Amino acid sequence: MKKISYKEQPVEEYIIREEPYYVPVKDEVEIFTAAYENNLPVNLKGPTGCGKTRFMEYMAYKLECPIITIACHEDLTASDLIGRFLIKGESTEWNDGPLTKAVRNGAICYLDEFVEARMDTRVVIHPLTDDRRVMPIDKLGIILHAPPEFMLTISYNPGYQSVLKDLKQSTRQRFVAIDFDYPPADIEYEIVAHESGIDMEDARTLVEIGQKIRNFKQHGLEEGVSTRLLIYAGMLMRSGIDQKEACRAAMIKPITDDYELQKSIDEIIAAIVE
Ligand SMILES: Nc1ncnc2c1ncn2[C@@H]1O[C@H](COP(=O)(O)OP(=O)(O)OP(=O)(O)O)[C@@H](O)[C@H]1O
Repeated sequence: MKKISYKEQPVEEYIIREEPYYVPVKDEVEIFTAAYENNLPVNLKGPTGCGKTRFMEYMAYKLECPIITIACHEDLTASDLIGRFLIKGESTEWNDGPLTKAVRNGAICYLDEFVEARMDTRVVIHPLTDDRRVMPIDKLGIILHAPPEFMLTISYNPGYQSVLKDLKQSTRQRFVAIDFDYPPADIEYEIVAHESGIDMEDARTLVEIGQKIRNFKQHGLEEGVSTRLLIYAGMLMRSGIDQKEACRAAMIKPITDDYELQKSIDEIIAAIVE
């Protein structure tokens, strides 16, 4: 009979040792902390690049808990999350997947863009997200009980959802939900200045342009420009790129291929930046 071994997988590398820069926007820190204290899973809802991942890193640091992040995609299988056997010479070794690793070690597991995962993969989290907080591993014939430190979090962007990629109510209703959006202007320019290294005045202009671009959502733009892209524009400026060009490269071209829309947005930028 083949020998089966289990490889210990420490989570030291998932500990965040320096406080991430995060500016709270509403009561998200308090709600998340209360959810953590009550062993409740959390769903972060919001558009791309608005601070969800940064918030998770900040909370993991504050709660002194390792965080294992998984970027979900349509090829992600249940085994990718749970783990699999690997043949090592004469023996077979069990390798924990990232979700199992988080359960065993009492870490926060963050499933980014959860709706991108296939339906059969999504249901794997169900027993972990109700009061059972267990994870059956059929291939090992065991059931893991999550320690109190373990927390499951997911993120999803409601703006992208189609009927095929929506969360079933039976999944949705297992999570406390926190809404995220682009930060209000006075917080966003502080973030842009801090992250890109440009001065407040320039950051203020970028945020003003960003807000105008976001209004184009009513005129065919699929998604507004993210805080992440405003920061990119600031970084290009800090490296000596002219403000208009930085806005074109980091804020207009990435968000749409529609030439007419690009031209309209360009006119708005020209009116703000002399
Ligand atoms: N409240 C905030 N405090 C500090 N930085 C922020 C905040 N909001 C956004 N940022 C900045 O915006 C960048 C993009 O945010 P982040 O990567 O967290 O987006 P996200 O919402 O996780 O996006 P995605 O859904 O695409 O993964 C961060 O790297 C950070 O620099």
